[in-house]
Amino acid sequence: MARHQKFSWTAVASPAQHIAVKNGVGAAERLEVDSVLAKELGENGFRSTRRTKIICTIGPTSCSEEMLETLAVNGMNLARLNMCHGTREWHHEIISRIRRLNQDKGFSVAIMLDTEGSEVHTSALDQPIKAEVGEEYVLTIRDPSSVGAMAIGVSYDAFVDDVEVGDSVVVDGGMVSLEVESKMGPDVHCRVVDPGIILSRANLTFRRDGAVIRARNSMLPVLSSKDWLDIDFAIRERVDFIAVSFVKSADVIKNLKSYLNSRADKVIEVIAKVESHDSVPNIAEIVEASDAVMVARGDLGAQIPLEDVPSVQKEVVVRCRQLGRPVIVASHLLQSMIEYPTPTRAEVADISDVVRQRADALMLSGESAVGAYPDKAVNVLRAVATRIEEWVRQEKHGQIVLPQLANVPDGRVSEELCASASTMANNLGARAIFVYTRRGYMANFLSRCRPDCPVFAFTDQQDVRQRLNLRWGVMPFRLDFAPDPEENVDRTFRLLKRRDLVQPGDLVVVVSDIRPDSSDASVVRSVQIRRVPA
Ligand SMILES: Nc1ncnc2c1ncn2[C@@H]1O[C@H](COP(=O)(O)OP(=O)(O)O)[C@@H](O)[C@H]1O
Ligand SMILES: C=C(OP(=O)(O)O)C(=O)O
Ligand SMILES: [K+]
Ligand SMILES: [Mg+2]
Repeated sequence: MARHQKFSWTAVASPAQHIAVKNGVGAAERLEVDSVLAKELGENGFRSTRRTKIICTIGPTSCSEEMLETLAVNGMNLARLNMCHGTREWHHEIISRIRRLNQDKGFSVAIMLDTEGSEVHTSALDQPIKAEVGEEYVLTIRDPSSVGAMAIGVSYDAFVDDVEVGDSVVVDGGMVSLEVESKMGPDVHCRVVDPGIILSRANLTFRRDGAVIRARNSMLPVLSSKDWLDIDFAIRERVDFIAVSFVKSADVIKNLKSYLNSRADKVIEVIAKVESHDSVPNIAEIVEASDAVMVARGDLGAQIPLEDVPSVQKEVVVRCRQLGRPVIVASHLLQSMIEYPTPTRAEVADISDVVRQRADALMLSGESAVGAYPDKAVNVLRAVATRIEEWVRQEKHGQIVLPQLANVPDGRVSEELCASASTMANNLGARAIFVYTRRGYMANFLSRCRPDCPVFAFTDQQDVRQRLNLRWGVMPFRLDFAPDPEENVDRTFRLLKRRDLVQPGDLVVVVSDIRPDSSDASVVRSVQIRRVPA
């Protein structure tokens, strides 16, 4: 079947080449696009190029230069570094590798640093522990090597006060469960009830009568002193996004954003992770305060009843779209692929559900960090996303009413311009929407409309280009802007034709609000319907 071939689970892109285009006319005429995206656009056509973005957590099985390159070629748009694991030196080395690949191979993989947060976890283990039913383990706040062979360290001293005999200790949201049998000073003796594997630095939650115990645990700061050091590291490394773990309310996001404003010499967007029990009642204010949001289902499923996770996911996705905040759905999308080269049918259905909800991005955790098949997992995400997006377009799924956002005239104009451009593009069957954007603001508005055709966003800022990688349907290009907006459109047509990315006669909707000079008074905002000239 032709369709089967088109969406086969093998890489669409062969090793990428550097494709920054230089026009012979002048060095200023330069258009840069991710080499993998250019290839996807060329091979699949605009309509069938993937809109949902892919994020990979980088860990031991994905950190080699070869595997990072393969992941980028297969479709990784963002790399996530989880500060729960690895040293700053290790993370620095990975960031350097990604930047080098971007430079040498023409990728534009963006970088997200994810804070450790106030989670309670086990100490680092040399080897995962296979916990069998009935075995006794000692959870201790002392050095475990001084306690005995069955001792496991715990990162949070007050846990010995928080738990009582009879409580459950749940490892990584249910990988293993133990019951507290006795407490002895700094040691808590537990017996395994549900067997499984305890990984290094595994997350721990404590339950009494089925409910999460939040005693002192909930008093921990969302950002610890170690997290602030990691944030300073993120600033030094000039990452694109910082994801904040276990956010409870909007305060921490506001605080971090003002810190970044005063300390960082570039924009670093703040992603709130919805995974704490306490975040659920505050979702509205958290979405409002954040640049983007992640539904971190791994911990969320340990903190609230599992059967409540899908409705929280849906609520966060819809709210984010309404407010124009990118939203990521993370964890367990392809959990079985940590060990096996093909996914379960249920996993494919879960990914399909996320794509139908029109979330901005899908995120791999263990599948890419420690799994045996990181590259194959990305292939599955890409193939399923692409196929389901096509289906969503045909069936007109996922249409939601978008409320008015801006309350100042200037913002209202931008918003209306984008909504109209999107409707026109859909009604006319345009090949693409072109948007010229300095801060990414207009591209974001267009993405929020989820138009049927891709949004080609042209920006003169490299870091805006990187951040747009997280936005649904946005294909970011870096272009040196001419002073005249009309010249920019002509320049784009010229450069895209040269790369065979558009053909004469193609219909495109062009949105522009670039100011010819820096005075606001002279802003020219327009939507035009254009055919690519011969
Ligand atoms: N930088 C790293 N170094 C070593 N192991 C890592 C790293 N990042 C992730 N991992 C491993 O991958 C697993 C899944 O990653 P992730 O979901 O980010 O973390 P966690 O499960 O701790 O929340 C982790 O349990 C850990 O074993
Ligand atoms: C993405 C998540 O966070 P982390 O992997 O940092 O625990 C999660 O809990 O689903
Ligand atoms: K984390
Ligand atoms: Mg988590």
